[in-house]
Amino acid sequence: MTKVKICGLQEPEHIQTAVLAGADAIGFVFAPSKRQISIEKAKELAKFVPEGVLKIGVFVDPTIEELEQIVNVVPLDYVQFHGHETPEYIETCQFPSIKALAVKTVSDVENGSKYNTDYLLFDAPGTDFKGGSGMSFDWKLLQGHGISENRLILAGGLNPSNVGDAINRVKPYMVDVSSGVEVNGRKSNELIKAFIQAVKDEERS
Ligand SMILES: O=C(O)c1ccccc1NCC(=O)[C@H](O)[C@H](O)COP(=O)(O)O
Repeated sequence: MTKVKICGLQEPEHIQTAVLAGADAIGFVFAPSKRQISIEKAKELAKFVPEGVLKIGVFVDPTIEELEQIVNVVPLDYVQFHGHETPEYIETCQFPSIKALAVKTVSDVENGSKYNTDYLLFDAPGTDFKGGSGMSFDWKLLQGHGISENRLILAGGLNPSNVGDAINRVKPYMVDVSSGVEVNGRKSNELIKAFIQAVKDEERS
């Protein structure tokens, strides 16, 4: 089944809802964002994430020292980069990683081949911040560029109504959502459940 990451979680009850509904990964945002949390808060929230569900930290251009501290203290399973991190930087960091690419044109997609990373996450360009905008991009740009489906994470403007179609068209390894499971800027238990159910329904269809 397509894996699901629910990103930008800030409250224990939403983590519990996501886990019970079957989320495979939880995202904590350390990058500048309206969803940014402190290292102490993340450490507390991490206690609600059981073994087997991945804890992924979202960063924009962190120093290696910052990264090491956060990965070890929370602790995190993966680091997800949304800034100007170079292929060399990602090799140096030595943590399991996801490189996010903001897609406007085909060359943004092609850029992915430069990175020696575990997964490539394709997202819409951010607006106020480097991600989590709730905007979508043209999924057709992902076609025919040799990105292995088992390395591809699709993000950007996904929600319970369009995620089935997205899976059907793109066939990603994982889908990632933040804004699409929020109401007035706060995560919604109902939308988290509906999103994960929509992924399951698509698998059965
Ligand atoms: O979510 C944020 O606020 C954020 C801020 C800065 C960099 C990355 C950020 N989020 C990363 C994610 O993994 C989001 O889930 C992804 O961008 C999709 O967001 P959305 O379009 O809101 O579903």
